[in-house]
Formats: sequence, C-alpha cells, structure tokens
Amino acid sequence: MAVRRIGLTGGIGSGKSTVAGLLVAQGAVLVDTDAIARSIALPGGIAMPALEAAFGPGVIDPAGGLDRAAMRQIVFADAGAKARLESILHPLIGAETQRQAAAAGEDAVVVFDVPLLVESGRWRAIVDRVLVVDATEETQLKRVIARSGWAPEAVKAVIAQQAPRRARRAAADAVIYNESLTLEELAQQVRGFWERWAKSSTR
Ligand SMILES: Nc1ncnc2c1ncn2[C@@H]1O[C@H](COP(=O)(O)OP(=O)(O)OP(=O)(O)O)[C@@H](O)[C@H]1O
Repeated sequence: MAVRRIGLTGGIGSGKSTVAGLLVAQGAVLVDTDAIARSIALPGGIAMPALEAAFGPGVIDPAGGLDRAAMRQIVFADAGAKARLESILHPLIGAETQRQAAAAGEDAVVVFDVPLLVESGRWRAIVDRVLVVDATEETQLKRVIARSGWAPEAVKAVIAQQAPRRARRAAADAVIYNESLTLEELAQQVRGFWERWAKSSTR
C-alpha cells in the first residue's frame, strides 16, 4: 500500500526537523503541528477569543497574542487550568492540521511533524506509518546546546517531560537512528524510506 500519511516524531534535538526537511526535498508536504500550535495563539489567531474568555485579559499580551509567561504561571498554580487550556487548543490544532492535510490533496504524501505523537495517542488512527528519529540523550543535549544555546538543565528538563526513547521506538513502524550519521548518510536513509513508502505503486 502506498503510504500517504506519515507521522514523524522524535525527542528534542533528535533531528526530526532535519528529517522533515529531507522528506520535503523528496516531495512531501509538511504539516508542522508545533508551528500550528504557535500560530493559533499569535495576535489574530483562532484560539485567542476562547483563551481570553477562559483566562481573562491577563493572558493577552499588548499585541493581542497569548502571553505565554502569564499563561505558564496560571497553569503552574492551578492544575485544572492546564486541562482547560488543552481543551481549547487541541481541537483547534487538530482542525487546522486536518485542513492543511486535506489541502495537500489525496495523492500528496503528507508528513505530520508531531513532537508528542507517542504521548498524545490519537495519531495512530490518522497516519499510515510512524517514523521515529532516535538519538542518545547525550547527542540530544549536544545538538540542542549547539543549535539553541540552551543550558544543559533546560534540555534535560524537556527530555524528562517527553516519552522515553524506548516508548517512542515501540510505537514506531520504522526508526532512523540519527547517531554518528553524517547529514548525507541521514539523507540517504530518508531517500530509502521515500522509495519504499511513498513510491509503492498500489494504494
Ligand atoms: N546527522 C546529523 N549530523 C549533524 N547535525 C545534525 C544531524 N541531525 C541533526 N543535526 C543538527 O542537530 C540540530 C537538531 O536537529 P533538529 O532541529 O532537526 O532536531 P529536532 O528533533 O527537530 O529538534 P526540536 O525537537 O528541538 O525541534 C540541528 O542543528 C541539526 O542541524
């Protein structure tokens, strides 16, 4: 069966975005759920009216977007607020994700970049294959520090919040072990998946 919907996931710094870019270079259409989550809470974003109604004007920044620091404080102090926030954001992210995938057309190969695919559980029904990018925590740390200049503790805190590598690998149809690979070797592996999945002739 030709694969038309690929869920791409991996821990922070594993190389997901790099793999997503390589799949796009092969012809895939990327649906970036993190970018969608950010955009709906920017000034004029579709989540803003509901966020203001639920949490008040204190979570709106001067430009009209979500004041993330204020929102974090509310969520930190009130466990129910996190559930309310997610009940507003998740359906909107889901709808926008589906809209972008539908807009790509039935024959497009759509790659959903979903950092928390394994954690959220609802993706299995949406995608034909789950592709996991895996790397050791040591490498994740090194890459994020080099790329973003984060403190090691900040990277470790994010890793601790994400699913363990073993759980992610267990949910995978295929794993790219992005450890000691040159970017060209990584690109070669991605081309291999593209040949096997996207180009198979029957649907
Ligand atoms: N095989 C590789 N060789 C060298 N550098 C790599 C390799 N894979 C990824 N990188 C680099 O590591 C950094 C992290 O990769 P990338 O941004 O793709 O990870 P990510 O999983 O999308 O991270 P995040 O979850 O933070 O968005 C980037 O600067 C990227 O260029």
